[in-house]
Amino acid sequence: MGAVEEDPFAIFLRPPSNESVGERAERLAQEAEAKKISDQIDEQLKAERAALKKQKDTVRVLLLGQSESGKSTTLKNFRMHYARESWEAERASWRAVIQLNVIRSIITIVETLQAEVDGEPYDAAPNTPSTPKSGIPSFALENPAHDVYNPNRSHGGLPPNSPAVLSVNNNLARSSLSSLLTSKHELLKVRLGPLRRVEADLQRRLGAASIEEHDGAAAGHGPLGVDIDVANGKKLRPEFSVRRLNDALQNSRQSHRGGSQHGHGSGPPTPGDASSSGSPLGDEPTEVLSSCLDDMKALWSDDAVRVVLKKRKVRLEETAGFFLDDLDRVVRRDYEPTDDDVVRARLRTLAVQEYRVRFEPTGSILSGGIGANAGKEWLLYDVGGSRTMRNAWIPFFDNIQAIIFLAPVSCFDERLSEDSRVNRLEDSFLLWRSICSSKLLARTCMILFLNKCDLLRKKLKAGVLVKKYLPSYGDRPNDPSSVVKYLREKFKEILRQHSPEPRSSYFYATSVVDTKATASTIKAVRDSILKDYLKSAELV
Ligand SMILES: Nc1nc2c(ncn2[C@@H]2O[C@H](COP(=O)(O)OP(=O)(O)OP(=O)(O)O)[C@@H](O)[C@H]2O)c(=O)[nH]1
Ligand SMILES: [Mg+2]
Repeated sequence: MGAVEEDPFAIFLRPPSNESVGERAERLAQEAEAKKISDQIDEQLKAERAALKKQKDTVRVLLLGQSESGKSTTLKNFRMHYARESWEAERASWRAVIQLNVIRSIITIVETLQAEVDGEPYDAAPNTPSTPKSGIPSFALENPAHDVYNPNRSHGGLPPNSPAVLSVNNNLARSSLSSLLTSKHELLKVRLGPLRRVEADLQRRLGAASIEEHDGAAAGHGPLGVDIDVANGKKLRPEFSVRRLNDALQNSRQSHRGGSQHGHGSGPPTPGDASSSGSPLGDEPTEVLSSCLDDMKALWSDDAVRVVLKKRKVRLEETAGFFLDDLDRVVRRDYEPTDDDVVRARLRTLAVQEYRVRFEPTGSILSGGIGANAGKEWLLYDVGGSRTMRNAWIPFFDNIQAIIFLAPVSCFDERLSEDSRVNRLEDSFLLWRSICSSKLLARTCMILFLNKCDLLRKKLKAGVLVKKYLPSYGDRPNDPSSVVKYLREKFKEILRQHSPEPRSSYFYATSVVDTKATASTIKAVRDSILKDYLKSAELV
């Protein structure tokens, strides 16, 4: 090659030959500005590309199911292993929730004793559905498989709240055990009185999440909220906010820091703060609970109390946030919640909460050639499961890889807290059917957790008969594995019948408070979701 030829565009780029010093300075300034803008645009494009890639690489998973089904508990299991840092940072804040859980259990006992003394009638079978009080529609099930007790259908025999049955119950109630309750119990009640004030204080700090919904709150709400037509794919305006559980926990810390009204003067149980491990001075709830420890233990271990609770079918051990067997430990001034305590603590979810977890590569699963980061980062969405909150779910149905649906299997004889006319199992079936039939979710992988198997085991061992509440169960054995198998088939059948197109699905029997067993389930779930995710990413 000969001499380098001149760039044909050089003529346009070359400064004019008669350029003055001032003009040159101005030109150079303009060129520098143009370069700056061009660099900024490049940076912006690069960031947008990276964000888009990250978004594509992120797996989105939605946790669904009725209230108290175990969604947040499942999420806690994920976070405990795969978002350890934020989990640790939050741990100490759960003490306030556990304190509130303890107080609630004690108040339940006191109120049950009072009802006995007052001779209040009680529902001899409190977990059977009762007769509707108003004209709210019941949910007629097309599928004969869903034959859980529906008060609007004839099941033969007397409805549980029929006058005849109530009269028998009232007679039972009149044969009151109140004679067992002595001045000792009256004294315990008085001495435990300050817990009411602490309950109000903790509720104020933790906000609405700490208050369970009352019966009737869901009047006019169907299985998927009101005024929605998920099956037809109509979308709702997203009238919700993504909020973190941390808001509630943070509130607790902040108001605590602002100084207790009752002025014990110590700092709050802030994560990482020395006071979180229990300052010698403590705070008001801690102080009051500590001073009530002996009385709470005396109440919980009292034989007459146990007899009354049993008669009134108050099974505290099976209720959310049960810590009465751990009083010595959780009421200590230097108490720090363990992983298991946090998992068992009950704080209901409001709105929709978003959590990020990160999986490190596991063997071949993540080396699918899609991209080094594909599938490592997951966004988990936890929602409030009450019928009053299900409207807020719909905007999250877009772009979801998998749904983990929690269906508690122990609840065949229970009713929704927000609407006591609705049997919990029936609600789960209806909700599952709505989710399965949603066109927005047609391609979403469905994972069903048949949850609370531990409680099912206890309930069946106590002699509760499934067929009494689920007539189609017939004469199958009344044991946990037969019941789980039967319910799994029912859920599978609904999925098959109502999914708009064939889809991946996985079914697990779980007790998500068992963190060890759940760790293996989560690994299996993770691998299944990732396999599906990578398959669909390859197809795109
Ligand atoms: N024994 C037992 N308790 C469980 C199980 N799963 C959840 N729980 C308890 O049930 C209570 C409710 O669980 P959550 O995870 O808060 O329920 P949720 O579905 O998030 O409820 P909402 O936030 O109201 O929608 C908690 O106290 C849990 O510890 C289980 O498998 N066995
Ligand atoms: Mg929750």
